[in-house]
Amino acid sequence: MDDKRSKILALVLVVTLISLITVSALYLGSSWQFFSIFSGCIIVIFAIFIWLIRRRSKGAALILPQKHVMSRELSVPCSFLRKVAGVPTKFRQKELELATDNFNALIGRGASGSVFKGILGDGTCVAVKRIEGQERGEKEFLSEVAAIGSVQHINLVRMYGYCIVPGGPRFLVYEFIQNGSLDGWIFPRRDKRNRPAGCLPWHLRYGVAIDVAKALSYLHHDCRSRILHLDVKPENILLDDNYRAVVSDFGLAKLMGRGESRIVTNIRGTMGYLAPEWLLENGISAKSDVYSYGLVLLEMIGGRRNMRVIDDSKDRSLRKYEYFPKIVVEKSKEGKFMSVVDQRLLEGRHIDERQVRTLVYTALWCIQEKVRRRPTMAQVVDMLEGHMHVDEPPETEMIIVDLLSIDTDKVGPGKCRLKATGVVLSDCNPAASSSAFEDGAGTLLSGR
Ligand SMILES: Nc1ncnc2c1ncn2[C@@H]1O[C@H](COP(=O)(O)OP(=O)(O)OP(=O)(O)O)[C@@H](O)[C@H]1O
Repeated sequence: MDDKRSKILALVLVVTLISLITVSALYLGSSWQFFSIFSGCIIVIFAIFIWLIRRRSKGAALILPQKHVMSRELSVPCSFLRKVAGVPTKFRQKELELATDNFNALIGRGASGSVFKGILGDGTCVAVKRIEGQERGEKEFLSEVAAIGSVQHINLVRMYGYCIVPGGPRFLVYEFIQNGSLDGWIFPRRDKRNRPAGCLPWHLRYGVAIDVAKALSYLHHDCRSRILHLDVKPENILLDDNYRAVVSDFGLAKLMGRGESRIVTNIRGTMGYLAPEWLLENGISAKSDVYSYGLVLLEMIGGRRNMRVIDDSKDRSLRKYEYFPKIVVEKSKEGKFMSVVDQRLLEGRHIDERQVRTLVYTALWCIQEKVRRRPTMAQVVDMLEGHMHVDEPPETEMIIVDLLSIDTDKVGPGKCRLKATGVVLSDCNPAASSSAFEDGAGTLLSGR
């Protein structure tokens, strides 16, 4: 019996008993008889109430544990859904402030914001990216979070959630990746005590090359809508505790319909890793990621930035640069593959020259100017895993973006918009700064 029906029944009983008492009082007249009937009725009403209350509390006893279970189930879904289903959840700013100790532990800083280390209430270690620009609308931001948050691959960083503060900053919450970004492991660096920092051995570099190729291949070929990363560079490749690569920072990538072969979008990415079609052609495609990937491969092989200053003049326009991909082409034509390998690696373990050749050839295929000559990321995986023979790549013009001819129009801190359409050929003197250059000064492009 439900609550409503028992109430109605109780009411009917009370009304019936009151009627009985009234009728008895009228007919019997005597106060003694009236008193005994009245007390009897009160006892009956009281008994009925007790019976009803006991029934209700029995029901409640059955319902309460269910409610308790349900409320427990409702209190876990954030961490549960995050861990099991990988659904991005909405965080409150307070939660993130608590997790990051008020944004104290800064891990790194990019063009779009700063990244902080944090620990969530359930003990999960996270990296919280605070996006400082407000160029994108809330709807767009959320639809990208939903699309990116739903992709799952072992070599893609997991997005746990987001936070939007109306009129304030936006946050993306990622899983924390232990060993930081690849740049710290391939370029010679000194730690705080001036000791040489980590140097990733050859076999792990080869593993990283495959991991990144698999992650990009998944984004390009296996997601519902094709996802272009558009900012492939060592800073966006993180290494986990087993030195496996996890591609990050694709939360601001571009979605492309399955039927589309290229898209026109405002320029984004990082100077030094941009494919020439950003400036030369009408639109970009998944092959633009392939180009950037090829440049990262070369940096991994050589343990150096692709662009290096060789004559450091104070006047930027007089500075001379060395373009590593050009050196690699020359050396590979001579068959001297080992001469382009990071010297630090040659001092240690034996390195398989066939593997070096595979990596060099694959990289040179990826950086072909002609878009259609470049392999797809799925083919790159096959090349590196030995499922596909890698031929000697054809000559390529080594077009690189002439940064001098680019007119940058400042649109925000650390950001600029490209306007011009200049390119130069190989003996370049791209006298502008970029994080991809070994002279350090980092200018990032961001069309986000
Ligand atoms: N999930 C993460 N786990 C651990 N460290 C991270 C994580 N995400 C980012 N980092 C660190 O924070 C640094 C800055 O990250 P961020 O993505 O903001 O910078 P970026 O890629 O250099 O710049 P941009 O966003 O402009 O491309 C990275 O280089 C990396 O060292």
